[in-house]
Amino acid sequence: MKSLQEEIIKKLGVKASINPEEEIRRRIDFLKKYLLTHPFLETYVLGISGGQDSTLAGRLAQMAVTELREETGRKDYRFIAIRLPYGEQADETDSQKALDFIQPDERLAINIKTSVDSLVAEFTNEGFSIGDFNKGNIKARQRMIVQYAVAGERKGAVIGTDHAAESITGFYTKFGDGAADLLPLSGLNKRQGRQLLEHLSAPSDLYEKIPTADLEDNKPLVADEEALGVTYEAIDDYLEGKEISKEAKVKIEQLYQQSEHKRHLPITLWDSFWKK
Ligand SMILES: NC(=O)c1ccc[n+]([C@@H]2O[C@H](COP(=O)([O-])OP(=O)(O)OC[C@H]3O[C@@H](n4cnc5c(N)ncnc54)[C@H](O)[C@@H]3O)[C@@H](O)[C@H]2O)c1
Ligand SMILES: Nc1ncnc2c1ncn2[C@@H]1O[C@H](COP(=O)(O)O)[C@@H](O)[C@H]1O
Ligand SMILES: O=P(O)(O)OP(=O)(O)O
Ligand SMILES: [Mg+2]
Repeated sequence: MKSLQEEIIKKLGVKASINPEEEIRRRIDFLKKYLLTHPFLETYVLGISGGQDSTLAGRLAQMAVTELREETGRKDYRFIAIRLPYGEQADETDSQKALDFIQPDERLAINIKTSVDSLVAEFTNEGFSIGDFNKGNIKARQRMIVQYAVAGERKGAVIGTDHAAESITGFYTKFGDGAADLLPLSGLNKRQGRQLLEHLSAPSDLYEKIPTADLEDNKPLVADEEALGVTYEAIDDYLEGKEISKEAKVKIEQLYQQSEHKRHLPITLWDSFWKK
């Protein structure tokens, strides 16, 4: 019988080692093929935070539409990068650095603070309190609304930045940053994403930076690893089939099982994956 680790690696499609050039080509081709197969679609849309994952997914999307324009002569293939700060973002300089590296066809900036705060104020008026953690998930869902609004206006599809090292722990907001049309980083762990950025000559501080969801008002820039209680080093090793400490293994497998519902469409009467 397969171990849970083997089962997870297979399900998430992770390779123990990668050839960065091949992985970049495979992912660009995937993005190109999807647009070619769906002629109604002509743009890709993605929020750029200044973190590793959106820098990589954004650059791949831009490379895909640039190649498509050259190969088809269709000028309407475009990538739209969206800055989505909540008020003033502490690491805004990284976001600008990411945009400079991605060189998107079009840039938009929509500040989500007014809409998020007015929604939370409506709850307060009703005497219903929204905690800081839950407000963080509202921010992530507000970003999802903006990205889909842009896609709706521009014959677009929304790109998501979920990859194997996030998927395994369910470290994303359900229907927030977890909502997207295509996931070009699927199957990669965190260090493989770094390898791809290095191969693409991205500024090293963007892929060496500490990953953060940066969702809480009271704890800005809190590291994912602190919020998760396990390191990406351990998650990446686990996903590459390596042996890790018992403590980390137990934690990862617990997070995997708890977040099973996030890796499925809404549960119907006919689903059985959740039954023990
Ligand atoms: N500071 C930060 O870094 C920060 C802040 C906020 C959120 N986050 C991260 O974002 C992620 C989102 O948080 P979350 O997971 O608490 O919220 P979520 O909204 O993504 O998921 C929770 C929701 O999922 C549904 N749900 C829960 N268990 C279910 C089950 N067994 N079956 C079906 N549906 C179920 C419920 O609607 C629940 O409200 C987490 O990984 C969290 O750590 C990070
Ligand atoms: N501040 C942000 N601006 C634009 N887009 C953002 C911002 N914060 C998050 N995003 C998007 O959400 C995903 C997930 O972020 P995590 O750091 O993994 O929580 C990110 O890749 C952006 O596309
Ligand atoms: O999703 P991003 O771009 O914010 O990357 P990270 O998860 O490393 O913060
Ligand atoms: Mg981030």
